[in-house]
Amino acid sequence: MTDVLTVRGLTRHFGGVRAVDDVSFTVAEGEIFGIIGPNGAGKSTLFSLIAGSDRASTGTVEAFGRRIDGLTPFRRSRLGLGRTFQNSQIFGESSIADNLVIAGIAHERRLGKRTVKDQAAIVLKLVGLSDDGSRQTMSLPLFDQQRLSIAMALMGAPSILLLDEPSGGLVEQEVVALGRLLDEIRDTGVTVVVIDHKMRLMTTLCDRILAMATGEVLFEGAPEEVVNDPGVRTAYLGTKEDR
Ligand SMILES: Nc1ncnc2c1ncn2[C@@H]1O[C@H](COP(=O)(O)OP(=O)(O)OP(=O)(O)O)[C@@H](O)[C@H]1O
Repeated sequence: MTDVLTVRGLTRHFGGVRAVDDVSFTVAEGEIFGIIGPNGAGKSTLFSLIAGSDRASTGTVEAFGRRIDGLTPFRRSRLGLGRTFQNSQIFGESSIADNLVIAGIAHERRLGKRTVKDQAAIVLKLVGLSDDGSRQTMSLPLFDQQRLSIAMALMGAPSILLLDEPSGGLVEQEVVALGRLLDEIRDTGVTVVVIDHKMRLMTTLCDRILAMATGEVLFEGAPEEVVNDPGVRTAYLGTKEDR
């Protein structure tokens, strides 16, 4: 399998805090790759370094067969890196469809012959919001907000999708539905890299999981290996709203 994302020796210091400390891993095309770790482990910082909204102190990021760590977030997204945020970036006073168009316009050239409207219809169907385009986003229930955030990230037809805690605040049935959605997204050919705390979701969904604590990699492997690793268990399991 082809590797689509390679992180080597990635390090980010904030003063004396080593938020990300010499992290290396590789993600293969078509994988769902999970990242877990307790609060403050460095997961969101790692995503920011990959997506380009923050710069590493040292280390490299390669995607699509080239170094991308010197590029702006916009250039990275144009190459095919999509991202959702922990706090969604939805524009409150417009409709779901308007939000998708805004998200799509910047990426028109990744859509080939498809128009932004075509792409919006495709992603709305995929996330299960086909009948909801005209709804205002102001008071959307949380699961709809999460699905809209994912839909917005998909407007750029990404090859790699980075998801930061998509299950945040969801109830159990919604978490199950989210898992199915992420599987479907992968089935469309998108490589998924997901940060989340919900262990049942992560162990059923992910092909491989990277566990972090205090900026460092504790363990990387298949879900059953990760949850049985003594270091991971001590640092993380059972310490959060994680079942
Ligand atoms: N801009 C910043 N300035 C200073 N310190 C920061 C900054 N961003 C993150 N940190 C610190 O870096 C460490 C890692 O934070 P990060 O948000 O990446 O962790 P996380 O694993 O995503 O946590 P959570 O699960 O709570 O989102 C923490 O100690 C945090 O306080």
